[in-house]
Amino acid sequence: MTPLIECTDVSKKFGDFTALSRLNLTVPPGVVYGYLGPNGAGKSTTIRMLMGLSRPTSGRVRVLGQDPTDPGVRRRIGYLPGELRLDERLTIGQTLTSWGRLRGLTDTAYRDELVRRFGVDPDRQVRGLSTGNRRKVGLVGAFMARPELLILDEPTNGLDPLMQQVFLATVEEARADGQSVLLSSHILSEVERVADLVAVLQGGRLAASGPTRELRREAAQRFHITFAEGENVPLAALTALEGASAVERRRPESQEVSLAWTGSPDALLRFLAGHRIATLTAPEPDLEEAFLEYYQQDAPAGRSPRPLSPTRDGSQ
Ligand SMILES: Nc1ncnc2c1ncn2[C@@H]1O[C@H](COP(=O)(O)OP(=O)(O)OP(=O)(O)O)[C@@H](O)[C@H]1O
Repeated sequence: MTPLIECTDVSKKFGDFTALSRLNLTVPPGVVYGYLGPNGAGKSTTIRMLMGLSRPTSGRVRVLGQDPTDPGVRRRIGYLPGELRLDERLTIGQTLTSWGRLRGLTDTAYRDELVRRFGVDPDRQVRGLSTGNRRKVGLVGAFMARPELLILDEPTNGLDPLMQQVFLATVEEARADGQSVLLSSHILSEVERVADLVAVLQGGRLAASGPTRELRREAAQRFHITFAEGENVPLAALTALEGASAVERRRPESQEVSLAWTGSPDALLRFLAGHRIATLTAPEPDLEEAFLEYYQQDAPAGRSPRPLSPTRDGSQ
């Protein structure tokens, strides 16, 4: 089956600065693909090339089997840019109608359903809309024509938690309908619920790619442990546990310890059971931290990308 997106050895330079370096990425039909990476990693640069808004310095980009600078290709994609520019003179309804016209949208039932779901008011003027509300208008526009491919740049930026859930449910619905979605994010937890496949960018290079569940397994989990008052803080013993790294007190002399843990937390929990614990929390893994660690561990001699596993989609 022809991939919906295929980047082959794609590099992008801005003057002397290399924003993307030899990127290989394949998005097969019918999947949700998470494009992850810290700020400045090169996600938007990639997405702009996928949308034909800029050209690679070298390498080849194919979207829906074609050169994405062909305007016919762009019309077939549901696109949410990182920075959405709207015509301030229009209402939300007029905005959606004009986008629908561009796409030749005739069946407006799904658009209306999305308007209801995302809670946007078609009569409201675009001028004065908050960032979150603008994002919601952009999302309705991207999904409304049920395109075979959606490309969404940081779609949940500015959305409240409830709307994030609505968004994720809409992505799942699109996949069930056979559509593919590429979405960028710097938040792992946001993507992991919906993405079948992920690619992680670091400084313009692919640090890892593969099925989401494998990426999750590889990422170190951080634990914050507060030992009960009077309890000895067993820093050395914690450090000695296989799976533990970066074991440190959160403040000098405090009872709070923070550590990174790789693999199943079984052994950690067994160890902690022998101590009096006041609190134990496990914040979402910080993507940048987890992957910097992973990256350094796996590529000590250089910066060659390595898939988490033989990648299902052939990208790496
Ligand atoms: N037109 C440009 N000219 C010069 N440098 C650029 C240009 N566009 C992007 N860059 C640089 O390329 C790098 C990647 O930027 P990009 O916007 O793709 O990152 P990103 O992963 O989308 O991050 P963010 O989440 O912060 O948007 C950054 O260092 C950025 O400053």
